[in-house]
Amino acid sequence: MKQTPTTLSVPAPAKLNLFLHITNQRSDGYHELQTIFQFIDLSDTLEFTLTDTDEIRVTQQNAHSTSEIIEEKDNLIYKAATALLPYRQAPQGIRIKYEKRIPSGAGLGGGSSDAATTLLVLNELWQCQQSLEQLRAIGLKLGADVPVFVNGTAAFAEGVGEHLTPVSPNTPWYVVIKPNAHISTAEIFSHPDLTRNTPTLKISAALEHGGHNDCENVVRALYSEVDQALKWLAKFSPSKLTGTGACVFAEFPTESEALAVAQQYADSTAIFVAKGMNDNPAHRVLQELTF
Ligand SMILES: C[C@@](CO)(OP(=O)(O)O)[C@H](O)COP(=O)(O)OP(=O)(O)OC[C@H]1O[C@@H](n2ccc(N)nc2=O)[C@H](O)[C@@H]1O
Ligand SMILES: Nc1ncnc2c1ncn2[C@@H]1O[C@H](COP(=O)(O)OP(=O)(O)O)[C@@H](O)[C@H]1O
Repeated sequence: MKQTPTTLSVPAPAKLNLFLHITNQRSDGYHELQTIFQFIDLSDTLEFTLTDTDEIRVTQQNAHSTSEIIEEKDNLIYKAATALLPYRQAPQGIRIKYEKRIPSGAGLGGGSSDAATTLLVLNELWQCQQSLEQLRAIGLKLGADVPVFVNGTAAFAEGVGEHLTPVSPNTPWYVVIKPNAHISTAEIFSHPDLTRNTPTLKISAALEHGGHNDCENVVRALYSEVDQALKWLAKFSPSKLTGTGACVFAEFPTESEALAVAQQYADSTAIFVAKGMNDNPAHRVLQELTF
């Protein structure tokens, strides 16, 4: 049996919304959705080290490589660690260094995944003894996408993303384009032209036929870069938006077909190939350790 190392390195994968329907707007303004979340093998890496001080310290290892610098206390990693403090049984602080590879604010859920990995790891390191259900509830307060990463399996999600039914969609290769646009979720959800009453789907229909992304029309109209990326990708395979964007994706049966398409894109820094995954690799890493 393996022992827990002093420093623990754990991945935080990105997600795609394979479709996203908006079925209702609640009286508090929030929108009820139906979506399928699947993970992809593009991940941030979080490195956890217990310390003898009482502090939570969060630092980015590759700050130079991302356009957005996140203040420590605004970071979802810091917020997730703070949310677990009331349950901490171990008298130790934590230093978390993270390496970002998932573009931020891109509909790939990177911040949410970082938060979920933090909850899962600190629950063990700090002996918080919270069940997955309790961690999902803590995560939901940090963002609607956090519970699916905590749960750890691809899921059909309803409500604002908290009602999760595990599913196993196909795991193709994806080509993902990151158009040069930073889209605020709030801007899209408050837009008057947004489709807000798509009929609800049964889970079997969602798995068999999929669906479209109800945010796509509004995002395309506001951001020509997204519109152009969707059109370019659609020449090869049907293209879709993930979340509220800005990333768009299309599926391919093999890695070589996906790579052949990606190589034709003019800006090689704004396109990547990733494999669909139905399990969050953070869970696998934690299961291999003894706490
Ligand atoms: C739409 C999704 C699908 O995965 O995508 P992305 O953020 O990944 O693009 C998520 O549910 C996003 O959830 P979350 O990340 O929690 O949204 P936030 O940024 O906190 O939301 C910003 C604002 O958008 C509105 N909002 C958000 C989610 C929702 N289901 N209905 C809403 O009306 C609310 O006004 C909220 O204050
Ligand atoms: N660790 C983090 N990684 C990415 N974004 C973060 C993080 N902590 C806070 N944020 C904030 O959350 C916002 C949404 O990030 P993210 O979850 O990556 O995108 P999206 O919600 O579009 O999928 C970012 O614009 C950023 O300001």
